[in-house]
Order: sequence, then structure tokens, then C-alpha cells
Amino acid sequence: MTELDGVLQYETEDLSRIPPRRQGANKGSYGQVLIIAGSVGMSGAAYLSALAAYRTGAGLVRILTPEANRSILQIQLPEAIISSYHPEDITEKRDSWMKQLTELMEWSSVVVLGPGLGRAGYVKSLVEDVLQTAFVPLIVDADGLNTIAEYPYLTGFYTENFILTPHIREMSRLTGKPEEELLCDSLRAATEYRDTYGVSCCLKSEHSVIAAVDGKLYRTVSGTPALAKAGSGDVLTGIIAGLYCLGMEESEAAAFGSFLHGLAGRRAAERCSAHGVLAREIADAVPEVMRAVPGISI
Ligand SMILES: NC(=O)C1=CN([C@@H]2O[C@H](COP(=O)(O)OP(=O)(O)OC[C@H]3O[C@@H](n4cnc5c(N)ncnc54)[C@H](OP(=O)(O)O)[C@@H]3O)[C@@H](O)[C@H]2O)[C@@H](O)CC1
Ligand SMILES: Nc1ncnc2c1ncn2[C@@H]1O[C@H](COP(=O)(O)OP(=O)(O)O)[C@@H](O)[C@H]1O
Repeated sequence: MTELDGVLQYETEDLSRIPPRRQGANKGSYGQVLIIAGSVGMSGAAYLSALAAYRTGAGLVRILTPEANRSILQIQLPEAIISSYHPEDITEKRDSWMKQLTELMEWSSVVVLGPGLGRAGYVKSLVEDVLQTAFVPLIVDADGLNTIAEYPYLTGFYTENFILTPHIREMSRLTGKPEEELLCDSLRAATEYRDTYGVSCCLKSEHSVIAAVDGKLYRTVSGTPALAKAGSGDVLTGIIAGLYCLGMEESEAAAFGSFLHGLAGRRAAERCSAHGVLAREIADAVPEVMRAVPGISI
């Protein structure tokens, strides 16, 4: 790891921070990831996040998504457990929905909220309910962030366990600041957000920056324009959740996840060209990057 002006940057040798899989481990040794994602027409976002969590090393991944997505997700990723809801039940059958959600939150070691949720009316209640019931690390992305931007009082539910992963436009919606200003000094933007709200902030761009709640600042330069492809941010959420399951502390998982995501994008581009990479291939490249780490290939 190098440090320049107080900003940390992971290097290839830092891959050795990924622990080898413990002899005698069982799937429960490697965490239970809950991915609250997807909507009708955007099941892919849930799939990509879940795939990436498994590819990074999570022991058990469950997707909570609208019932309409159940079949496609079970076929695409049979390794994932599917829990589902009928969107109208979130507002119309509050007791049973809250019971289901509370049980799932108790089950989870880490939660991803937001990829592909969409912007339908029920999503506001869903996001509020999750923010209120979360007590394990919560990675908030995409429409989770857009909902918070639309209803700023939701920031009142933030805890230090939250990791926000906005791209520049999402950050602009969250802060009301112009994209040009955020891009111009992304480190300052992420730091100010962290200091204002007490959450870790991974502000994504060509060179993503991470302002962690423990005070550390990181910059990621491992990426490639191959990552400029639909779904690559969804993959990042799963990588961060997976690293937490391997034992990294949550804000380290965010920073290291961003680094690993960049390397996986490069590895996928070697095979498919920078133009041709699919988001799922970024997830599939994570184990290939990890194989360089002593003790991980067996
Ligand atoms: N298969 C699926 O299910 C998929 C589902 N998905 C789900 O779709 C939902 C909507 O998410 P979203 O990010 O596409 O929409 P939105 O917030 O309007 O931003 C889009 C615009 O923002 C900009 N922009 C982005 N990054 C930037 C950057 N780094 N720096 C600067 N600008 C940046 C850029 O604008 P442009 O530069 O073109 O003007 C871009 O066109 C969400 O739930 C997500 O999970 C997707 O993941 C795809 C696969
Ligand atoms: N040109 C680029 N160079 C490096 N990384 C990039 C580039 N373009 C996008 N990325 C990375 O790809 C990811 C895109 O995330 P996001 O915009 O949320 O995608 P999506 O919503 O389609 O899943 C981010 O981690 C971002 O840092």
C-alpha cells in the first residue's frame, strides 16, 4: 500500500491481505449476505450483486426481490436462496412485511440495498424499512441512494455501519452539488459527506475515492474503461459484501473492494477486450485475480 498526501492506495502485493480459506470451514464460516435488489425488468442487478458476492467468497447469499423475479434468478443463479415479496404488500400488509424483513435482517451478516430496485412508489417504504431495521453493515447503492436523495429525512437513519457507493450523478442527487464540482475534487466531496453523515462513502468514477468512517482516505486507480458498462457497479456491491464475509472490517472491504473490482475489470478485458466485457465477467474474473494469492488456489 502506498500513501500520497494522506491518501492510501492499494498495490498488487496487497492482494495478500485476502485470507486463505480456512481448513475445516463450513459455509456458515463465511457469512450470510442479503441482497435487497431488483424489480420487474431489472432482475439482472440482483443477479450480478449476488454472483459477485459468491465469487468473492461469501458462504451463503440470499436475494430479496419481487416475486416476479423468482424464476429467472433461480435459473440464473441456483446457488442463491430467493426470498420474495409482492410489492403492494410493503404498503398494504405492513405487519407481515415487517416480520419478514426483520427475520431476514436478523439472519444477515451484511446487507446490500438498492441495485435495480427501480423508482416505483413502494420503493420508498422498502428503503425506509431497511434503513430502520439494519444493524449489520449495509451497502447502499443505486436506487437505494436515489430514494434517499429524494427523501433527505432518510439520512436520519444512517449509522456508522453504512457504506454508500454513489456514482457521480447519484452523489449530485444526494448533495445537490453539480457533477462538475464533485468530479473536480471527488476526495473532498466524499470526505465532506462522510464527515456530515458519519457513513463510509465510496464515490465512484474513473478513479474512485473512499472516505471511510475510521478516518482513512483511499483512492482506486486499478480500474479500466472496460468497467464503464451496465451492471459493473452492481458487481462492486457484491464484491464489498463478499470481502466483509472473508473477515475484512467494513470500510476496508469498501476500499479493497473497489481496488479488486478494478483488477477484475482488467482481467476480464484481457479475455474479452475492453469493449466486450460483460458485468458478469467482471464478477467471474474476481477468483482469477485472487488465484495469484498464495494459499488461495487450493
Ligand atoms: N441489468 C440490470 O438489471 C441493470 C440495472 N441497473 C440499475 O439501473 C438503475 C439505474 O441506474 P443508472 O446508474 O443506470 O441510472 P442513473 O442513476 O440515472 O445514472 C445513469 C447516468 O449517470 C451518469 N453517470 C454514471 N456514472 C457516472 C460517473 N462515474 N461519472 C459521471 N456520470 C456518471 C451517466 O450519465 P451521462 O454521462 O451519460 O450523462 C449515466 O448514463 C439502478 O437501480 C441500477 O442498479 C444498472 O446497474 C444497469 C444494469
Ligand atoms: N472509465 C472508467 N475507469 C475506471 N473505472 C470505471 C470507469 N467507468 C466506470 N468505472 C467503474 O465502474 C463502476 C460503475 O458503477 P455504476 O455507474 O454504479 O454502474 P451500474 O449502475 O451500471 O452498475 C464504478 O465502480 C466505477 O468506478
